[in-house]
Amino acid sequence: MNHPNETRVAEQQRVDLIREHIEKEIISLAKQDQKTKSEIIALRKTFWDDVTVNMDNAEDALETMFSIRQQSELLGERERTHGQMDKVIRVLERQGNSPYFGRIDFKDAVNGSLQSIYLGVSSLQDEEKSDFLIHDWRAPISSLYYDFSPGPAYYTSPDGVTEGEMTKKRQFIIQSGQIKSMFDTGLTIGDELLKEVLGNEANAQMKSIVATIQKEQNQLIRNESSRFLVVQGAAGSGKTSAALQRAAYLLYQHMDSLTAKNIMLFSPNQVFNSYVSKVLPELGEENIEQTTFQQYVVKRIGPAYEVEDAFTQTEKLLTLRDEPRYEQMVSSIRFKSSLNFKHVLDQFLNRLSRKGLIFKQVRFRGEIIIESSRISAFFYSLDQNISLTNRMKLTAEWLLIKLTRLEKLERTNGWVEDEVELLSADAYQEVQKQYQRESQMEEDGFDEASYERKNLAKQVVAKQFKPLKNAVKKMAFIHIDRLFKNVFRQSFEGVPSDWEDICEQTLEHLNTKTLRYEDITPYLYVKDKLSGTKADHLIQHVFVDEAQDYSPFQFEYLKMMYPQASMTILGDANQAVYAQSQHQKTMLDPSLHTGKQHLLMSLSKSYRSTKEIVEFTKELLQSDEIEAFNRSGTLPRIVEVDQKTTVYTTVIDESKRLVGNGHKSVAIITKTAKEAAEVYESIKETLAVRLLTTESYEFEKGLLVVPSYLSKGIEFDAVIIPNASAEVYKQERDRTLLYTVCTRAMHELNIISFGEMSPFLQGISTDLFQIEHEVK
Ligand SMILES: Nc1ncnc2c1ncn2[C@@H]1O[C@H](COP(=O)(O)OP(=O)(O)OP(=O)(O)O)[C@@H](O)[C@H]1O
Repeated sequence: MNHPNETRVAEQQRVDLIREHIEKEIISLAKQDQKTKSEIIALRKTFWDDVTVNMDNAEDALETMFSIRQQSELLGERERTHGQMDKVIRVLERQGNSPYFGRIDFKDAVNGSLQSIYLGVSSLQDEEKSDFLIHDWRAPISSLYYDFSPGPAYYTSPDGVTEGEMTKKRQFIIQSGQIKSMFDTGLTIGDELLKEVLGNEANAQMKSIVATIQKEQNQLIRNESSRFLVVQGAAGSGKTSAALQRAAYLLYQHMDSLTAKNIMLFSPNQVFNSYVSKVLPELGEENIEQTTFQQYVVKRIGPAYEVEDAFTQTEKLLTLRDEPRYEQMVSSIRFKSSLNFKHVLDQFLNRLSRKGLIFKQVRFRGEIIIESSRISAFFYSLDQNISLTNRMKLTAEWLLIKLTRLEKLERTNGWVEDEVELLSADAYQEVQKQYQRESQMEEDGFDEASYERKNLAKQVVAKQFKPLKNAVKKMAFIHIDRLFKNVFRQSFEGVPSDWEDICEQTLEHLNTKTLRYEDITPYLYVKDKLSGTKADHLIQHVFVDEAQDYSPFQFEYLKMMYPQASMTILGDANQAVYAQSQHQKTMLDPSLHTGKQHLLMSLSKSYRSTKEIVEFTKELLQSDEIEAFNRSGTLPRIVEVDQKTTVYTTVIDESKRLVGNGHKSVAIITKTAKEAAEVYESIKETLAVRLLTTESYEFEKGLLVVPSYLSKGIEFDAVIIPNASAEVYKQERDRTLLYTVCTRAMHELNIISFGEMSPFLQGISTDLFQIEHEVK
């Protein structure tokens, strides 16, 4: 709706007033900050002048320590104040540019008061701090803006439900302090504004969406009623965006107890990490902890194994599709990802609880000092009612006592004398000082030479026993590797008919110290159950994005590792591209989320792509559940070529055409990394193009060649699929892969097919795309 000029003038006047207020605040804060900075410099300069250093005796040393601590606390406090002021100034500067994006007028039903509420990324109070000039978008009252159109409305706050009527809902685009556009909105949040935002070019980094959050996204962002919030959302429905705004919301709601360090995001790959890294800082929050499942497990497993990643697993399977062992490999991966395999491992652990544990010999200087059989005997002498993990802890304690005893006995051995001779002068001096301190306290004194010998021997032996004791504390005396292999030498209830083949293949890999991707979680599960979980109690909330890539087993494992955490699990079952999740239960599966602690939500509207691309991909998937946002573009194009060499020339022509159309980010998305490398090699002489690999950490705008699984979660202005022939995308499980890559496109989608096109494309109504035959 267009506004009469005077309304716009009045709104601009308000913006100007706010800017004046902000400028004043910045000046006053900058002055205070300058003062704090000078204090810091002065404190640093005179740090040691104000500290009394006296180490003559223990009492003086203690006083010196207190004095240093006091001085550094003072300095630390000033540095923190400076840091905070700096942050506030930066927020104010941003607010000065674009103070708010929305306004609602709300009439309270009880007291009849009418308030105008302006919403921004952060709040701002007036000089007396009595009124809000801008409300934070996360404040309870701000939810009105996202949840209602003008008319009866209510919001919930800690004081309860407030009912009333929304009499106005207005949106602004303010840049450099100037209102660029403003309009009053009706049903949804500014279709117009959203259209404008979505019509922009893709960014190398994701942006915040606070000004245009949609109602169903808002429900996801603000929901705090369930421990596990599970979101099934179509490609481009804003899952990742909503997840990040939700993180910002949680940080705001629980600012006294929750920091960015208490939130963990599991993301699909490194490139994605960099892609989303700007959103939270844009919202004035620090970035939350981020990891990929792979980074997490590699850290846990350490260097002992070569650990396969999901990409290598997928690449291997995608390239082996026509070989006879393919089906067997897939079935093994699926079984190992299921909860049935977890039950098998539980049976195994149960057996170990009675017999079968394997321990390592404890060796010292090449000699066995504690036989593994003695450890085993001790373990199995403990009451069987005590859990396996607790018995293991008791065994570790017993071992430590034993080692301490052996350490004492070792001190009189001949080798110790030789080592003492080799000790440095510093070590001797240290023991002499110690002697002087202790002998002062002893009335009769004691023999200095024997004191020195005894203590130096103690030092020498302690140093050599330390790694042994540390290893015991880390539970390294359990022979996890041999035990894990034993899983595959036994039979269990519930194993599939090809269990023997699975065992044979798994042992083959384990013998070469390789952990296949499907074996990682089971291995860590067994390890943690035996040696006690290294649960992370610091993390209070876990986000899992692309949750369709996680198996039910991985879900159980994450719950075990983050026992205190709530979880937001977001994904799209239609984008399952890994072998463990295709046509299999994944972490998203409703059957895993039935209890009271779980809430399932869905997002069906797709915002990323034009209506034409969404309609096309919807038919590709044969789904009725996806709804397109009403933003128009051109029809997807399919080019059929009849020669392999023409594929590359067509890729080059199409790339030039798309770049010529003004698109800044164009991705050529292949099925495999092998195909990506081939395409890249064939076009790199002609075009300025880059290849994205698993080693890549970020992507910039421009022309890129990307294998399918690295494009997950990311978007591009235009996408070219270099070969979507029946040869490449033919089996039913390729359908989701093709859907995933096509849905990366925001504005244009181009598909090339060498020979007959994929049957999934053949099933799409011909009025939903343009077709060309390139015959050379
Ligand atoms: N409410 C919104 N306002 C503005 N832009 C939005 C909104 N919701 C989603 N978008 C935009 O739509 C695009 C897709 O969002 P996002 O990547 O979060 O979706 P997704 O569901 O995680 O997608 P996928 O599963 O395909 O990776 C992004 O460009 C995002 O900024």
